[in-house]
Amino acid sequence: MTVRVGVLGATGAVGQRLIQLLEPHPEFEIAALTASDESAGHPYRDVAKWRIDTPIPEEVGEMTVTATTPEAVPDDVPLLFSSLPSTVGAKVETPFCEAGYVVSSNSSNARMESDVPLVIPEVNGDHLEALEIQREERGWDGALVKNPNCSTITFVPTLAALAEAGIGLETVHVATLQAVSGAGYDGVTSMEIIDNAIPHIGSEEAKLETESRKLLGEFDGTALADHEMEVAASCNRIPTIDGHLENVWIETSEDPSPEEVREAFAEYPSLSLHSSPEPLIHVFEDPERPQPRLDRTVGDGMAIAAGGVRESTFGIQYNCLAHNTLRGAAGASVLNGELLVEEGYV
Ligand SMILES: NC(=O)C1=CN([C@@H]2O[C@H](COP(=O)(O)OP(=O)(O)OC[C@H]3O[C@@H](n4cnc5c(N)ncnc54)[C@H](OP(=O)(O)O)[C@@H]3O)[C@@H](O)[C@H]2O)C=CC1
Ligand SMILES: N[C@@H](CC(=O)OP(=O)(O)O)C(=O)O
Repeated sequence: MTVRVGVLGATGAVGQRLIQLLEPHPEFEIAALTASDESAGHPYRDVAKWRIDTPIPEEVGEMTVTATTPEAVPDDVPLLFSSLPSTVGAKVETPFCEAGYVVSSNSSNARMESDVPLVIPEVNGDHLEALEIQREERGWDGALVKNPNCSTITFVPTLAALAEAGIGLETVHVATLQAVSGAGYDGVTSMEIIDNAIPHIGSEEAKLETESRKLLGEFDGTALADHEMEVAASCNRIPTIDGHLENVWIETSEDPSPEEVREAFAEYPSLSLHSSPEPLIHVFEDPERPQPRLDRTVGDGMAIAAGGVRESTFGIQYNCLAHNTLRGAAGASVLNGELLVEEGYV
C-alpha cells in the first residue's frame, strides 16, 4: 500500500528535488502539487522551470498545480512535504495541520518551537514523540515536523556519532563553504559569486548554533532539553553548485585520538528506512577528501562524507560534506516522512 502525498511549493528548487525523489519512491504516490496563485490552475510542466538533469516525470508534468490551501488538497492525501519560502510556510502550514494533514517541512519557520520536532531520523527520531504534546496542546489532528537547515544537517550526524561513542561534546566551532543552490536560483547572481566567496549568509550562523543543540538534546516525554555544548559557526558562500563543505573543531571531555574519531564516524548506525544510506557517515582516509564535486553524491546524496581527522590546537579537527538539496533539504523531508509513516503518525 502506498501513501498518497502532496508537495507544497512543488514548482520551486526544493520542490523539484522532492518530485525527483518521490516519483520513484516505493512507499509514496504523488497526488497533489501546490504553488502560488500565479501557478495554480496550470499543468505542472508549464509553470515549473525544471532545472534538474533528469526529465520531469511524465505523469507529474500533466498534473494540475493547485493553490496552497487545505481546501485545494484532497482529503485522501494525508502527508504533505512543504518546501515553501519560510514567510509563506509560517502562514499556511498551521491551517494544513489544523485540517488534519501531517506536514513534513523543510522551511525554517517554527523549527525552534518547543513542541515542533526538529528531526534527523538517524540522530533523534525519538523526538517525534513530541507530536503527542503538539497535538494535545494545539488541538491538531494533523502534525508539523521540521528538518534542519542544510548546513546543520551536514555536521550534526558527526557530532551524534561522537556522543554515541561516549565522547562528551563541550565546544564546537564550525566554518562552512556553502554551495549556491542553498540560496535558491535567484539567491546570488553570477556576477556576485564567480571568482569570489561571500563571508556572510543571513541568519545562517544562528541556525547552526541553535538547531544543533536542539537536535542533540534529550526529550524526556514531556519536554526537550537542549544539549549543553557551545557551538560557534561562521558561514561562507562559495561558487559550487551543490554540496556544503564544513570545517569542524571539537573540544571534548575526553581526549579521543583521530583513529577513535574515525571509528566513531564509521560505526554510527544508519536506519532501515528507504532513504537512509548505509553507511550513514562515509569516512575518507585521504586528507584531501571530501570534496563537493567528487563526494556530494555518496549514498545517493543522502550520506555524510567526513575526512581529514587530525589533532589540532583546539582539539580534534575534521571536515564534513553533504548534498545540501538532497540530504540537506528534499531528502531530509522525505526521510522524515518515511519515519512518520513507520511510527504510525500517518
Ligand atoms: N534545508 C535547506 O537547507 C534548504 C532549504 N531551503 C528552503 O526551502 C524552501 C524553498 O526553497 P526553494 O525551493 O529554493 O524556493 P523557490 O523560490 O525555488 O520555490 C518556492 C516555492 O514556493 C511557492 N510559493 C512562493 N510564494 C508562494 C505563496 N505566496 N503561496 C504559495 N506558494 C508560494 C513557489 O511557487 P511559484 O513557482 O508559483 O512561485 C515555489 O513553488 C525555502 O524555505 C528555503 O529556505 C532551500 C534550500 C535548502
Ligand atoms: N540558507 C541555506 C539554505 C536554506 O534555505 O536554509 P533554511 O532551510 O534554514 O532556510 C543556504 O544558503 O545554503
